[in-house]
Amino acid sequence: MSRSFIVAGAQLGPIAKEETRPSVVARLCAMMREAKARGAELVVFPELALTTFFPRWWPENQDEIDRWFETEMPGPDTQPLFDLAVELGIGFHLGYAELTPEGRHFNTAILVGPDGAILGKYRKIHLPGHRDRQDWRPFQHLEKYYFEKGDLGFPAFDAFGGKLGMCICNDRRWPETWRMLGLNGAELVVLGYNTPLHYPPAPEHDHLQYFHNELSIQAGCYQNGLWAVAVAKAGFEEGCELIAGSIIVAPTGEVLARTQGSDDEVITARIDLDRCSEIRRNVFDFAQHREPEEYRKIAER
Ligand SMILES: C[C@@H](NC(N)=O)C(=O)O
Repeated sequence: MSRSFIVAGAQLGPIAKEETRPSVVARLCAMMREAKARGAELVVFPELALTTFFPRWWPENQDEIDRWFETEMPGPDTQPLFDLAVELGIGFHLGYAELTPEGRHFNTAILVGPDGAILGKYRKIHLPGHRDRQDWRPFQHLEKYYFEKGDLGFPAFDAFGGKLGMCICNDRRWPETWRMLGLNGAELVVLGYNTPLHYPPAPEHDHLQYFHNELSIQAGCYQNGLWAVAVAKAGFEEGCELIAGSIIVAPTGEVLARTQGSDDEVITARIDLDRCSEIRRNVFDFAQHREPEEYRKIAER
């Protein structure tokens, strides 16, 4: 397969609390068709792309937690997405809440090939927010309550003629995420996010949300010589405004495509995985210039 191909980011507008999975999957399918019509071989959907961003609510019982989680992938509601991918011959990345047969809860993302096979899975490692109910907040951010920390590391998978890695939302703010993906050989990182515009613990930074999003992703790409497709769930969702600003970023850190609005919207760009070497053979040639013995503290508590 050619290492130069078109990728798409499929930003989602808000998902209402009562919107059904089939209704959301129909929205995803419409964007998958548009991505294919624009020549894309891979379409990237956001974090927790099948439901509203439910960690904003304190659950009263276990059923109120488990209703948001998928027990199989594909399941009856998500099978149409896999079927359409096979029909069109396009791969996709999807974030969703995963409930394992052992009863474990993860914030998960998968990479699916154009034949409908799951090529890779990632479980979110940096879970933001809090574990306890905090009524002073206008909305909760209970990821530490709903999810366990991911247990799959930061792997890179052989896919689409190269090495693809994944991370999820808050992971993108951590240089360690990008460096681990870079060290594992990722040439393209795909990720989704649900980022409220208002950050209750430090509201003086609200106006910097878009800046911090781009700063983190562009730095991650440049400092590791890799591509990224970063896709939002955006807009006013159940009284909470989520940032948009989905982007496709080159290994130089340049933004090649950016969404215009806060609703369902597809962006595309042609990426060439061979361009990673522009950075990796030069300023960030890890073998030549990294000094890991000076970085020991990074791996300590
Ligand atoms: C607030 C947090 N959201 C998330 N879903 O991880 C972030 O953007 O870092």
